[in-house]
Amino acid sequence: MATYFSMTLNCLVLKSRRYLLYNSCNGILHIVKVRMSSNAAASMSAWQINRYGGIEELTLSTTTRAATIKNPNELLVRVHASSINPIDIRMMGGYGKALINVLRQQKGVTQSGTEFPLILGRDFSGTVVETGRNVTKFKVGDEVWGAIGAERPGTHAKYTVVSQSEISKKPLNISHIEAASMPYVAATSWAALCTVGELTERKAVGKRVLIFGGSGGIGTFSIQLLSSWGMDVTATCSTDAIDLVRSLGANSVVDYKVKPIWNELKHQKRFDYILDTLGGEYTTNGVKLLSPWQNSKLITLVTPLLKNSDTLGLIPGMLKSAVTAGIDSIKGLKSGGSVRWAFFLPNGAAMEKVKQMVEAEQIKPVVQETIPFSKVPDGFRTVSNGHLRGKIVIDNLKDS
Ligand SMILES: NC(=O)C1=CN([C@@H]2O[C@H](COP(=O)(O)OP(=O)(O)OC[C@H]3O[C@@H](n4cnc5c(N)ncnc54)[C@H](OP(=O)(O)O)[C@@H]3O)[C@@H](O)[C@H]2O)C=CC1
Repeated sequence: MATYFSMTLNCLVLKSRRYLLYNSCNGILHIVKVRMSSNAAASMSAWQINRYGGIEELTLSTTTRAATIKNPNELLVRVHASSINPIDIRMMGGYGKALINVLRQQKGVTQSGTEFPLILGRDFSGTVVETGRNVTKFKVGDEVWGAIGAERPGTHAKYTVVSQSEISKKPLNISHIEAASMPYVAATSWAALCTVGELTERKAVGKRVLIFGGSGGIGTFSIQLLSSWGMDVTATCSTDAIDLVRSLGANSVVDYKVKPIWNELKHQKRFDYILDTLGGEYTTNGVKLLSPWQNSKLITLVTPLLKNSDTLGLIPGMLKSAVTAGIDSIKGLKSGGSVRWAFFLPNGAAMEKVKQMVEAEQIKPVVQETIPFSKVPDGFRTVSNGHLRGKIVIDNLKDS
């Protein structure tokens, strides 16, 4: 039976089983199964920061206010595993705070006027433990994965709240640890290539793509996606990553450690798409490698938008970024292609497609190391050092 009851007016709520026993006006007792925001636990364990700074600011709290459903489209998820991404390191230092704080205010995520304590972590694999009343696609007990908006409290915690539009069912053929290595890089790659780049499986067949940063999280995912869609993939990386990058499906690999890559690339056939995860000279020189014939595109994930908003203020920062975006577009037009800026976007529909590709073994997880929940700062250190050969995944169920 239920462990305890609480009395509200003439209702008895059996909290552990979520049944409502109520006395209707005609005196008949009814028992109804309900979906309710019970959140029996008032607190949970989470890694959080109380101010912006370095890894020393990460604190394990066992008394963080429990994640709670606030919107009928949301679900409460028990996080089994989450990954650490470069964005977590940057957000820890305050990157993007001006714009993200506006989103937090708009979505009612922060009501106390401060984002702290702030939980980092943007993706997860886990189990649904509670559903909001408008959730139709998922039920309690479903195993799900996804990546969540930057305004939400993060996933380096025992529980997290997500929207049903941000997630899909998890692939059946991989573990939660393997699954957690993918959602943030998958959703970002999808936003860049498919949403901004307007690439589809049909358009991709036989086209040439160049990926700057092929050994990184975004690169290892994108190589697999595009190679399984029949593209001719060229990718850049360090010498020690060549075998990994080839094994994921790259047809040609350019080692940036041995000599400058531009001479080698400019003698190759031009590219229909370029995915740029590095910025700077990669964006400037990459444009010149675009094919002038067929609506070719360089899509860059490295943009000054968030940094400009942080340093100049929201409106001046956005205006300056708009000018830079315009200049980038002109450079693209001169080369016969276009330059586009892309950003991570949560995308449950994309996660569903990626799930199917993982189940068909077209895309495999690439994990460098799994760390227990108690050792999250070690994982942040490893990610900060860069040059990973797979994702760092936190086992949220393992404490040591
Ligand atoms: N706009 C947005 O919303 C998002 C933007 N991003 C951007 O994409 C970037 C990449 O993300 P992710 O793939 O997860 O990062 P990773 O840290 O996993 O990968 C970094 C990549 O950069 C390469 N690299 C590092 N140093 C150099 C160098 N000096 N010259 C050439 N290549 C180098 C690495 O190659 P190797 O290890 O082989 O040396 C590796 O391929 C992020 O840093 C961020 O700027 C990411 C997500 C969202």
